[in-house]
Amino acid sequence: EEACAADFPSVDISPFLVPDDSPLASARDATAAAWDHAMREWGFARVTGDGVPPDAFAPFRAAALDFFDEPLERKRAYSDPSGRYGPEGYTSLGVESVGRTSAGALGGEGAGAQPDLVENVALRGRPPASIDDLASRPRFPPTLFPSAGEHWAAMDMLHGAILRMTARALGVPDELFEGAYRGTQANALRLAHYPAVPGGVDSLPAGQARYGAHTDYQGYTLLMQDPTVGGLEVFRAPNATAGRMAGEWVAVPPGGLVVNAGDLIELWVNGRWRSAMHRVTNSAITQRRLSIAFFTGPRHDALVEPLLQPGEARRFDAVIAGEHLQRKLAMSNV
Ligand SMILES: O=C(O)CCC(=O)C(=O)O
Ligand SMILES: [Fe+2]
Repeated sequence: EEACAADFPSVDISPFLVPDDSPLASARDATAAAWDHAMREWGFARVTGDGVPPDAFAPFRAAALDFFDEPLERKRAYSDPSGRYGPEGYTSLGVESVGRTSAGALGGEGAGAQPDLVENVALRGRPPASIDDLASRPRFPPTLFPSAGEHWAAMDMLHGAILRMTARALGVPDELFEGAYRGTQANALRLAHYPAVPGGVDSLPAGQARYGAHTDYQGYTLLMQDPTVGGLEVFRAPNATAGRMAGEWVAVPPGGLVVNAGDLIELWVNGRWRSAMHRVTNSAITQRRLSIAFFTGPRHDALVEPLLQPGEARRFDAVIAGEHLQRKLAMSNV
């Protein structure tokens, strides 16, 4: 049996966005069951019913593309002094090699991975709410104000619905997850720009890809894909309990919102759901590509431990959320 893009799951999350007394709310159990299935089989799903108009963030995308079109020295004015990927700010090409965070397994190249063909702006902590706030954020490109904040707020709201759906799918109280995210946010917005390579794949050194195979480091990632330029692939390896260890890379069509579970979700649910490997291939390398990821995660000081179903054996050790994130970020720098 071969998986293809047509099998890629799609979940309408609107029942978790409406008030409890809406007729739509009666579909919550069925929606949560669909989420459980998607997370078990793929660790990824396309999300619909989010109520976000398709071009709502066009001005944000345009501002981001304008920023990436600036000369390198201008962009570097927004880099952390360390030049490394992790803190808020701009990171140039040649700094990150995400494949180094996932050694060996399932196409992960580990320590020998080449740098990724990506530059990015990472925004950490809620974007500035006013011009005065902006003054205290030297690594925040001012042209992304206020559109980054609008995007953040919309994603944060959808993430709340996804956590409620998660609690329903697992049969635990809503507060169980929401409580771990309350307080100082560990969320981040990453604007990832993959420049066009006019010479095509043949002009690239061997082994260089837009973004190497990896799993995400925190909780859910809400990925606003490039509307037209594809390249994202997900490694589908259904749970070993389904008796099918073998997996394969499946291309995700561009456009829309895609959500995946990161390492801390997999740990939290004791492996019932997967933190799936994914990568960005060179399939559309002659075209530039911009994707906007909203990485979410429990507070940095939260202890994440497996929630065991009755009779289940513990498969993971507990971790402090922020320590796991910092370990992965450190590995991801060339
Ligand atoms: O750009 C993409 O489509 C995926 C990026 C990604 O996987 C990430 O930033 O973690
Ligand atoms: Fe990722």
